[in-house]
Amino acid sequence: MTTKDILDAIQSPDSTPADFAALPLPESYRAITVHKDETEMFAGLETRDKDPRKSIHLDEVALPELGPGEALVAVMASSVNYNSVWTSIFEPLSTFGFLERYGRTSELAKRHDLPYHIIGSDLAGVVLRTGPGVNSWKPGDEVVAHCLSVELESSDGHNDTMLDPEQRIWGFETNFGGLAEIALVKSNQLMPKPGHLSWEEAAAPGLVNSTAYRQLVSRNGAGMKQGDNVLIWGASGGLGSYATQFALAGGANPICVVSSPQKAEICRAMGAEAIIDRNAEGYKFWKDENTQDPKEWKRFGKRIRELTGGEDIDIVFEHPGRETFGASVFVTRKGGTITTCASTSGYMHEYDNRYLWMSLKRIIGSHFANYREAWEANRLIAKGKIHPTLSKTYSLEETGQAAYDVHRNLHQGKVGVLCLAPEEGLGVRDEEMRAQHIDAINRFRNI
Ligand SMILES: C/C=C/C(=O)SCCNC(=O)CCNC(=O)[C@H](O)C(C)(C)COP(=O)(O)OP(=O)(O)OC[C@H]1O[C@@H](n2cnc3c(N)ncnc32)[C@H](O)[C@@H]1OP(=O)(O)O
Ligand SMILES: NC(=O)C1=CN([C@@H]2O[C@H](COP(=O)(O)OP(=O)(O)OC[C@H]3O[C@@H](n4cnc5c(N)ncnc54)[C@H](OP(=O)(O)O)[C@@H]3O)[C@@H](O)[C@H]2O)C=CC1
Repeated sequence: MTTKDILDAIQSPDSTPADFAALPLPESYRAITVHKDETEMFAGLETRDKDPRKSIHLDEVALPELGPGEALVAVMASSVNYNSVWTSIFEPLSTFGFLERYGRTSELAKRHDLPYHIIGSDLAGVVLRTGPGVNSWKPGDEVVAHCLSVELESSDGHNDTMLDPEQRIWGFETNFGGLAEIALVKSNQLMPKPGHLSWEEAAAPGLVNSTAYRQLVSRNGAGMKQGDNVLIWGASGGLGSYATQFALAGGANPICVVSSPQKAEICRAMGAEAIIDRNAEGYKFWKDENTQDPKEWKRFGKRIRELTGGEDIDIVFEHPGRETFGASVFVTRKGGTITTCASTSGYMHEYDNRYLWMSLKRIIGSHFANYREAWEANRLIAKGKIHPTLSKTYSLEETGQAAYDVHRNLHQGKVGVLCLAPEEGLGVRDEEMRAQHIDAINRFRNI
């Protein structure tokens, strides 16, 4: 039995759940990995010079044993997230430390502590097998998976599953991720694949869409409301392209920051009107490595006021971190919110605290999304209210290049990876709904 037989079953319109359940599983499959004995390979290099094409491998790996509450999924497509960039450059930490720590927690978790890490935190595919205790999903189900892995044995996470002390991001802090022909997930990660999308389109939103939903829309994040002025950094990037859509769909006013005319055009095409090209306008929030320039914060704030008719920002959607955080705190209005989920340019932030406390602003930390938020974010995709922002797809062999593009900010929106899918465009089950949204679905393609 090979993965080719699995693909044949997925592509045959006559396959039944019983056929999938009867398919023998292969002993091994192809997967994107980083290697434990290479964690020092970039020692001494600047972050931007660490090249994912050197650390990312395509290996034949053994099929993991299936445990209770879990599912093995045939992955048709996945996508590149920035967390896979972090894994591939071993920053800020090697992810093998996460796998070792997880492996110490239980006999079953030991499976994850391997000398290779199969990465990837998104997938669209077909359930092959479910473990004991799984009743809601069966072989043959077409699914996407969100990346929240929790044990839920502690009461800490019972209200908000992101607060579980054993909370992990699948394919980053666990093994057997989505950039592979087969993935292992907890069955609670599974959600129905939106029928109007192809495999690669369905695999693109998961991680970033759910994160943007919690960070911006959910009451656990900024709790955005109609009319809010929302400053969105990287508004055509992975997170930002969903934050922009949420702002527009929710009746807010996105102020989109991008770094090129093409990216400005994409934001315009999504429906945004207030756009700042940070490159063209030349903002330099830091005079040197240790000194910020409040005059530049003010110039930036003045530009925002020009675009809003004199209003300041209700919510900043933050993720660049060190480079922008001082400016983000400054331009927020009295009582406004800065919500942050990352620090791409450096995690030691500096801001003038007088502007925070005197103007009663709040900083909210946000990370991925709880089970319910991930489900709600996927539901909005399935209903055609929010659309994938896939720009380009790569083959599994080219994943290193795909991660390199994201690392060097050469991409737009989301970058997809075909795993078992032999070509783009397969897996659409609802052509009528697709036709209604085709322009929005293709908005980021080939730019
Ligand atoms: C969905 C996609 C998401 C993304 O893309 S996010 C971007 C990528 N992710 C990242 O960049 C994050 C990578 N992760 C990390 O950098 C680390 O993961 C953290 C810094 C988040 C945490 O590191 P840790 O190793 O868990 O923590 P410690 O700072 O090294 O220290 C843990 C020790 O500190 C003790 N401790 C914790 N809280 C307290 C406290 N309040 N008072 C005193 N001690 C405390 C603990 O017990 C433990 O101790 P003991 O070392 O002895 O085991
Ligand atoms: N905690 C969580 O749950 C999550 C965290 N993340 C983290 O968020 C970060 C962004 O992820 P994602 O959106 O997918 O990445 P992308 O690279 O797709 O998009 C980020 C965009 O931010 C802008 N940007 C990058 N650096 C700077 C800078 N120094 N100053 C201003 N703008 C900048 C760029 O847009 P432009 O050049 O057009 O301005 C870039 O396209 C990563 O660090 C990732 O690890 C992501 C998802 C979930």
